Amino acid sequence: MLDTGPGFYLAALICTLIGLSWCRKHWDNRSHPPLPPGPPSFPIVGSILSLDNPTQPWLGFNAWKSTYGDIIYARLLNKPVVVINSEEVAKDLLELRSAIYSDRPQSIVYEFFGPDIMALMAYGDRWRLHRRIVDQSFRPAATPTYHTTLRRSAHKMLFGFLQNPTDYTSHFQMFPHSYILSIVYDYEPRANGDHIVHIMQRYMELFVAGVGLSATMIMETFPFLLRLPAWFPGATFKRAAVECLKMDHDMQETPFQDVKERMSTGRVAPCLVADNLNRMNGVENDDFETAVKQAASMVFAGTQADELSPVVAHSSLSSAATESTYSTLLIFLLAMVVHPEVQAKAQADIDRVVGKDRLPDFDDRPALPYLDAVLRETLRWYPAAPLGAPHATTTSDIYKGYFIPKGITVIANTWAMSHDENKYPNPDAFKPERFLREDGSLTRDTMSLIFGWGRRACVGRHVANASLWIAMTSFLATFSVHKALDEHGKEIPVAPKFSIGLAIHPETFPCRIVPRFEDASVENLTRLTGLVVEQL
Ligand code: HEM
Repeated sequence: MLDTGPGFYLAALICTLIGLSWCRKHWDNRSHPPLPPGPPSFPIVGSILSLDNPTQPWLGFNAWKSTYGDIIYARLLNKPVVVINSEEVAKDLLELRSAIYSDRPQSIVYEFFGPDIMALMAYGDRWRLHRRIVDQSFRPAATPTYHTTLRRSAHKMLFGFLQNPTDYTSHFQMFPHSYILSIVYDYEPRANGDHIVHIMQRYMELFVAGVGLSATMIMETFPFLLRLPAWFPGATFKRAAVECLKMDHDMQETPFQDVKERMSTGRVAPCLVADNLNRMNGVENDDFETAVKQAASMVFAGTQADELSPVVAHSSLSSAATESTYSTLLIFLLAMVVHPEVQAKAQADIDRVVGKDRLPDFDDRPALPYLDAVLRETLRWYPAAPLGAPHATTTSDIYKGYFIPKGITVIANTWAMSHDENKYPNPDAFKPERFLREDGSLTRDTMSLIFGWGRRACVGRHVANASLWIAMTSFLATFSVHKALDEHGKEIPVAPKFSIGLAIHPETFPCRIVPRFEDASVENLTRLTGLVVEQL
């Protein structure tokens, strides 16, 4: 007799799903070369079941590599995606064929949470104009003009550590706020309670909640929910969207109008907004002015591009400019706690090259290769945006005999590339030496892959790199971080754990941050930095 218990029905269901999935793939492959290989896909869930931990898909994508290779086709819930697991394929497609691979996947949710975010924009004229506006200020040649601003922001951060060493997350968060607002608006935020920082942070909170895992999944499946009136019972998402758009408006207008007002009285220093408005030479051009306003506010928001699938959206919703800098600094601090020998070596180099009577400056950078190696290893060890930001194709393509459909989401798995055992042996270990030659000079590997690919590569990468260098070096010159002690004076072990938000960052961990400059006082820090604490 045939056993028709629950096990039978479950087995029948699984067989049917596998059959349907096979038919779909077969149908997809009928009229064109085959799609890249990939894990089995089932209705509704797609290939999610093949991911060990869907909240960290970069690890699962990396694990797929051994079975399916460097280019993989999968379905994440209802979204087809192509995953790239190697630098070679990323360069071939996202750089050498960038005319095809520079779009972004679009989502209905953006309209309600981030309609003007450059990083989310479809590839086209509007994106080009925004990109040009931002590029003018963040191109490599402009970076040295920001050295003073970056140094000042890093030094302000040191006062935070001296006065309140336990609140390290706030100091690392304030650092990018401070330098980005200076570069974009010639605006120096107050260390505590700044109203512009508040607007921007509130916007980001709402944005992350709005395009996070569950919200996106529900809204994409039932888009009519977005059309409900805000007063409708239970429509919390819609109310959040209304507040998000209000914050978006304030975030664009408040600092922008402030710059315009100061321009009219000649009280504004060169900055992204003033420089672009000056380019108009007094000729009215509302479209351009609006683009400057939007592009400026979205520099702060940075790279919030990801709506490829709810699962990946939640986890790789990539780094906002400030978030990714903040995350990278937290990862650096974690690395220093866990690897005191690296910290000691970096500090010995700073002491030898810079001495104790002044703080490191950009001119010292060539003489401090180990510090650059620490920076590169921090970017590699735990990339703040492990899946970068997703690209999309504008036309179909054929690569190595595989068919890449038009409009498909393309994910460059940065994690797989930065943990490629052939290039970085023992990839989970934190070893700055891998970026140094035998003679102590730096290798040519700058870890640029962390900042993405082709025409959509991070527009702020040169400034980000310089900002991270001065922040880390200034910190190590003046402070050390150690494991915290328990009530018996024993070190509390640190087990790295990571949270997933706009960018990946370590969860707060107990540590002791102690000054290492002589007679650690505000007066002495004032002498070293030239900053007066009352003015901060
Ligand atoms: C550690 C710091 C940073 C990291 C790791 C980072 C990483 C990234 C990545 C992976 C992308 C996506 C690239 C791609 O699609 O291939 C991106 C895009 C972007 N980044 Fe950054 N970023 C950082 C800092 C900054 C800063 C300081 C700015 C300020 C200007 C910035 C502005 C942007 C913008 C506007 C985009 C979107 C570009 C576009 O879509 O055309 N980022 N970033």
